[in-house]
Amino acid sequence: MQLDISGLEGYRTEIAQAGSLDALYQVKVKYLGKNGLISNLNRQLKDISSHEDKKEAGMKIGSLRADFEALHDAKELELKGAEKNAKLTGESLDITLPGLPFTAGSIHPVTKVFDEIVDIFSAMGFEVAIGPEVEHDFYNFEALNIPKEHPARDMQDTFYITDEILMRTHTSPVQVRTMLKNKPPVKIIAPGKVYRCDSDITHTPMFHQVEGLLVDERTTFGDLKGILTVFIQKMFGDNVPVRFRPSFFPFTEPSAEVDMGCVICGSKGCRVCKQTGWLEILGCGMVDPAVFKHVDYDAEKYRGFAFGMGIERIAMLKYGIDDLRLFFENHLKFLKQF
Ligand SMILES: CNC(=O)COc1cccc(Nc2cc(Cl)ccn2)c1
Repeated sequence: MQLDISGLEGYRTEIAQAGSLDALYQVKVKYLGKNGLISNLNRQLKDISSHEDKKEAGMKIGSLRADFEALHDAKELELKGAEKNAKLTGESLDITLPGLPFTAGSIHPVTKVFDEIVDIFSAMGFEVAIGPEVEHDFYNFEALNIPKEHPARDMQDTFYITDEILMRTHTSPVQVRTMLKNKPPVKIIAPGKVYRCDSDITHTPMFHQVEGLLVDERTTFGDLKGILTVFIQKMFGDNVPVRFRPSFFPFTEPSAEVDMGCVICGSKGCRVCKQTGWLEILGCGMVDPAVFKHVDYDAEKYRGFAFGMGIERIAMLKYGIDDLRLFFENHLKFLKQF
């Protein structure tokens, strides 16, 4: 009685053609599983009577199993290796690909104008002075010849913290503090945040200003005109026309407001310059003796000029920005343009 191994000859091809570890596992179940074709051969042993034949058949089954397992293990190693390579290839980086573009930050337009103004005046010998934003009304108003009942002190314009402590409404108090600490000559610009109570489409409760102050023994209004004309032409172009118009501030006498030719319409007249062809840029004047009195400067010996400007206004004119709120909303589409 011989062992019937019909149906078994396929396992070599089936192992060789197994395309994945799962497929190979199915082949293993088919031949070596509980009910597998090779496993079942053992059932034939009990039908073999002769001891010799039974022994031979058992050896035959053993060698079949060994052969199957050798082929299976080799194929398993091959498939595992292929799987690992496929995984590695899938994860491999092509380092020759261009890098991801990173978005660089940019400087805020107020900071850009702030820095440019500081550069222009530093080049003319002005030092930068800073001071507190929470001020006493002496430095913010009284020392600047703004008496107690002056409208500028009204609650609707000024943030009061107590009756005498407030958020500074301009950077003039820095100039006052500097004069109280130093004898002339004084040549400073005072940039910084200032606070006003009104906030609407053209006003924000906080904005930025720069003031300048020059006190010496022979300072003239001509010096003031020269310094400011140079500043405006460095900021807006050498050919921009500049004019000085008589005005009034409590802390300067004489006072003037400075206009420049409208940079939007080239002085022809437009909505921005209200058809005048001129844009007001800043205010200035010769320091009023009443101010010198508060800082104990001898008005007979010293003369000074001062000026002040809003930075957002300068930035709006320089960059053609028509909405003040854009400076504070920080939309990236707006900020990335600078
Ligand atoms: C936005 N600012 C404006 O339109 C006008 O600002 C101005 C004009 C004239 C003078 C000043 N500052 C000043 C400071 C001292 Cl300590 C003494 C005298 N004056 C500010």
